[in-house]
Amino acid sequence: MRPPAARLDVENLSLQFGGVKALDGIDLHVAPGSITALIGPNGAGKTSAFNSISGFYTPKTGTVKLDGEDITAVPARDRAKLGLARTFQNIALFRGMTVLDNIKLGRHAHLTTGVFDAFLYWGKARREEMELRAEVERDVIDFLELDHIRNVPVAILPYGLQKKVELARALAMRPRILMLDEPVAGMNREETEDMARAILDVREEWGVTVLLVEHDMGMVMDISDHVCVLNFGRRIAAGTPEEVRNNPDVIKAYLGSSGDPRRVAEGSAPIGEVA
Ligand SMILES: Nc1ncnc2c1ncn2[C@@H]1O[C@H](COP(=O)(O)OP(=O)(O)OP(=O)(O)O)[C@@H](O)[C@H]1O
Repeated sequence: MRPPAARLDVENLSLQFGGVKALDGIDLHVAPGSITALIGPNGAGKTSAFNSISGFYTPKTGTVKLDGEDITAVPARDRAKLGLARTFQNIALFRGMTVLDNIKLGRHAHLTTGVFDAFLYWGKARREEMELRAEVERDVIDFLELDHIRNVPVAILPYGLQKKVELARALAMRPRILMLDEPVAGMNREETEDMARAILDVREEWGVTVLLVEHDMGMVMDISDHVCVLNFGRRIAAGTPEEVRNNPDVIKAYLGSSGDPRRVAEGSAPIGEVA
């Protein structure tokens, strides 16, 4: 049975690198089952927020709550066990390993038998391994249509498929919240559309809450229910895609970011100028 989607509440999050305030008291509320995007110009604090929420950075102030439970002090590894799975901006797969083996690594976060247990309880470990394999194969590989490449080493796959394998590995953790760090960065239009569809399908079929950081505004505006905008470590806007793209502060932030060429939709006007 799939775990229910979770709610995420971030309040007053601050993070400092020396004299740089990467985050300055941001709030972020992610409703269960929603697709929420965190956007902002370069250096706005998106990665800092992502790393603080997933436990890779320790914030200076603030709280991170998962379904109302304060997990601010919970280490990253244990947050994964609570159902918070993430992907990384730069693909973090084992390139020499097959697609299937990479995906299985995600599922291992939930195995109850460790290395020593495996020696003592060989039968249990083996049974768990077999159940795991069947479950992963059935659910994740079929769902994301990766069957034809399951035994292929990741290194020889095109970039778009590697990103999809990363998504599959995060899904194999059976997350309640899926955090995607620039899921379509570096992709061509076709790969981007494929990934956007996959994210929508994941939310629809698995009922997972999705939080993503992304620079591709067309994709963000197409698939998000809620958008939160950061600039210089502060939250400058939050709302529906429509509200956000018509927000004067957001338009100013994007236009002011050294001629930032990002577009709301392919070949269209900068943020704020789309009807
Ligand atoms: N490890 C670090 N050491 C020092 N300063 C950092 C570090 N990481 C981020 N910063 C600074 O913190 C601020 C926020 O950076 P962050 O990477 O979170 O922004 P971002 O919105 O993710 O940017 P991008 O879109 O370019 O990835 C920036 O001023 C950045 O230079």
